[in-house]
Amino acid sequence: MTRTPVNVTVTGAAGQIGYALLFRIASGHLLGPDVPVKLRLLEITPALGAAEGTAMELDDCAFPLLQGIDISDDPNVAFDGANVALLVGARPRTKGMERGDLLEANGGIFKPQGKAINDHAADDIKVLVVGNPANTNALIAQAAAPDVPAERFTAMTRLDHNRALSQLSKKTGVPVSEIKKLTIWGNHSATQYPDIFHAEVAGKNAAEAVNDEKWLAEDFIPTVAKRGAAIIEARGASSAASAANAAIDHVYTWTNGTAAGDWVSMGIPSDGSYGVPEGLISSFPVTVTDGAYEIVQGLEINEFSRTRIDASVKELAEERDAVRALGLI
Ligand SMILES: NC(=O)c1ccc[n+]([C@@H]2O[C@H](COP(=O)([O-])OP(=O)(O)OC[C@H]3O[C@@H](n4cnc5c(N)ncnc54)[C@H](O)[C@@H]3O)[C@@H](O)[C@H]2O)c1
Ligand SMILES: O=C(O)C[C@H](O)C(=O)O
Repeated sequence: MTRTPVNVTVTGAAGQIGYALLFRIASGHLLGPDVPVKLRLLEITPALGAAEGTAMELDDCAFPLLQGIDISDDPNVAFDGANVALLVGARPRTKGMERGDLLEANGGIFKPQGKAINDHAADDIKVLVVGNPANTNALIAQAAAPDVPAERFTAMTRLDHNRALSQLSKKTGVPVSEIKKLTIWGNHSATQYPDIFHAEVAGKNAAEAVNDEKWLAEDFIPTVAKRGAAIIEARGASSAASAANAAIDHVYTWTNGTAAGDWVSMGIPSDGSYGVPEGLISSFPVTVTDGAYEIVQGLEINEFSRTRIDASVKELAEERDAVRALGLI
């Protein structure tokens, strides 16, 4: 294989998402079946042993695309030359814990990591923040990386997108492969707004096909928006394999593009579209071409949607103000 390997840095590599993620990256699902990768694992010092164990297992898979694994507890080393950075390591929300409590606990992690990306990553770096609160952690990392183009910092709402696809499929009896143009707006939190007004189910408008506003307001939206909490309640731990799967989907789409006639949801820095204040990292419908995403423009936003988008964006603005007050941005 002559192609230069892509350096993929994963933080929190010894955690439960890390364990579900690394083997899929190494087997070609993140970037494509012909793209060799080098893994850079970042962990806190006490978890380096566990990361070593995972690296041993990766070795034992003899993945043809995996061209090396480095492990470090120093962000300056782990992000050196990184082309893709998956910022997973964070403190997961546990039973009864509010997201707001996570801001301070996690803010300190993402500022130094943003600075290390600024100082050491490759020029084409793409960053996906998974660790919660993902949108605001992405904002913190971005603020610490003034030399990296702002649009390279993204937050994961693809899990919410996939959850919405699955719920809509169950309701309509149409396979997910025939559902297009769903959108998650706003924050990766319980205020997020999964929007089916522009979605298509087997070629028909989804809202019209469902024709059940009560189900939409009282079942679909809360089920999708509170799915993370429901999984914590059921498993006693936050989602891991589905989160890893969504991270793979996010980066694969960002690198390889969206399918014709469809879009995906990504948390990205707002350019002011749809009334979302510029700079907030909010989820939008996007298409991707040649490794660059673009917000889908011109969608009509009805009153039902407007109220819900505004509520989630208000929460994002409050999180931004809170981390600003803490000196994190
Ligand atoms: N955006 C989403 O859709 C989504 C979905 C699920 C989970 N999450 C979030 O992802 C994060 C990780 O979840 P998990 O279940 O893997 O948690 P986990 O506790 O199993 O693993 C987290 C790992 O991060 C490591 N870590 C902590 N601080 C670090 C640092 N400064 N540098 C490097 N590594 C560090 C820990 O040692 C641990 O191994 C959580 O914040 C969780 O809430 C997000
Ligand atoms: O870790 C959480 O708070 C939940 C997670 O973000 C999820 O959506 O599954």
